[in-house]
Amino acid sequence: MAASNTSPADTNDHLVLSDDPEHPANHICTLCRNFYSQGWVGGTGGGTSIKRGPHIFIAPSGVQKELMQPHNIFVLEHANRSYLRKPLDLKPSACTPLFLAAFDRGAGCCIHTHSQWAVLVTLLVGQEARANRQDPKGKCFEIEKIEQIKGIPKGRTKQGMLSFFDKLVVPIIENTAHEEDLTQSLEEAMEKYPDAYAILVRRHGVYVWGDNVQKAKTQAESFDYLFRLAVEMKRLGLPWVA
Ligand SMILES: CSC[C@@H](O)[C@@H](O)C(=O)COP(=O)(O)O
Ligand SMILES: [Zn+2]
Repeated sequence: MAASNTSPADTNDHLVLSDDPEHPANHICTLCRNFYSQGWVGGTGGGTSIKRGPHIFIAPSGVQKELMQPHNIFVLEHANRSYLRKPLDLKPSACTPLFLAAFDRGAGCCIHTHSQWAVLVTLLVGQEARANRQDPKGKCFEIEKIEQIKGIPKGRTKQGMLSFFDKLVVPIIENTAHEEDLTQSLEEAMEKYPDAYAILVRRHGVYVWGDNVQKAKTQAESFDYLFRLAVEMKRLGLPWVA
């Protein structure tokens, strides 16, 4: 028999082919179509990754995220970070080390969006800091007394959801030329704010994660609602924090 030069990582199709719509390889494709229609992952930006058991499912880099198919999905063994499945001619998302930072801290799904509301919030926080003669670096987005805040959990170290009277704090990190170079500052922000479920990236977008896919999706929706509301409030001269 002729020797095959196809490694198992090029094949292993059984890891991504399933009739179950909630199989991570199917779910990533469905979610990204949904996110595209919300303006979160247009022009190949943004993405989603899911962890199931020991495996992490990752989209390819630089592709139209709304057109991906399950056979395009990479599968990584979380414990040793080796690829069990690597589609030929594709590279894994540049967001992979950032998704891994969330999975290392117990997340089951991580969503990266280039939502314009997220970008605008980072610009507004920076503008406010400069107006107060403060360094925008290290400033967080803060908002309180809005019903949708109740869609965000109190934090990894706490039980339950934030209340209407809690202040939501979302750290902001500075953008870098390459996505993967964000990893260190994202991890530092995760350590400094262990209860955060989202980190904004200035002039870029946001990373949101959750214990599972459903939580990550609904939390990403709640954050985006709040970012959009905050931009409109600022336009109307309304304060985010009383
Ligand atoms: C519009 S290109 C955006 C990318 O550089 C990056 O910011 C991004 O979010 C997606 O990276 P990708 O490697 O395609 O998954
Ligand atoms: Zn990005």
